[in-house]
Amino acid sequence: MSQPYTVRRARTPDVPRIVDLVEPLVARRILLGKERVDLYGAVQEFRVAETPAGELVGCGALHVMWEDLGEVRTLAVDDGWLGHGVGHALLSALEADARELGLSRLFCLTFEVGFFSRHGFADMGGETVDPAVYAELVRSHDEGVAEFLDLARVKQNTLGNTRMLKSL
Ligand SMILES: CC(=O)SCCNC(=O)CCNC(=O)[C@H](O)C(C)(C)COP(=O)(O)OP(=O)(O)OC[C@H]1O[C@@H](n2cnc3c(N)ncnc32)[C@H](O)[C@@H]1OP(=O)(O)O
Repeated sequence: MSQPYTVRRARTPDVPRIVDLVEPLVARRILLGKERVDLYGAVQEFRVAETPAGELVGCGALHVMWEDLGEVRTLAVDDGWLGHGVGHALLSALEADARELGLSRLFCLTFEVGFFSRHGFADMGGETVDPAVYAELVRSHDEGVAEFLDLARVKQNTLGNTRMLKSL
């Protein structure tokens, strides 16, 4: 039997479907909302899971934050496809991308602590980075970097979420 889906790099025509996948989760405050213009700008960060019929059933992105550090972002699976390994396949592909880029640590901010724990992520508590790197990262305007640093200005995003880290 052929695979029910494959994971590939996203293309610009995928962006409207990525918006469809992500919007209900943004409405439930599970994922951070992104403007379409920012999704097009970040399209090279995305992987998507596609059925043989060409339906996109999941997406996820890898954002590089520092020399050794990246973040898993916007990991979302269609409700009808939950529990079929799509999330696992996407996360594995993003981890492979991270290794290829030379990263050794992956961050995520999530309510899905069980899923990420089973993939080797651990609660990082109040940990961030050494002061010299902190001083550089804090200059970023990126919300995800601010969440990684646990800055007060993004507390409304991080509330109830767990900051998790994995060594690759
Ligand atoms: C950084 C961020 O983006 S954080 C936000 C993460 N995303 C969200 O919270 C959005 C809402 N949640 C989701 O979209 C999904 O629940 C996800 C992405 C977290 C998981 O997606 P899924 O496709 O359901 O994951 P997957 O099927 O791989 O694993 C779920 C369970 O199904 C089981 N499963 C069933 N079939 C399979 C299979 N063929 N292969 C692997 N696992 C399978 C696994 O045991 C797994 O159990 P676990 O969660 O206890 O480890």
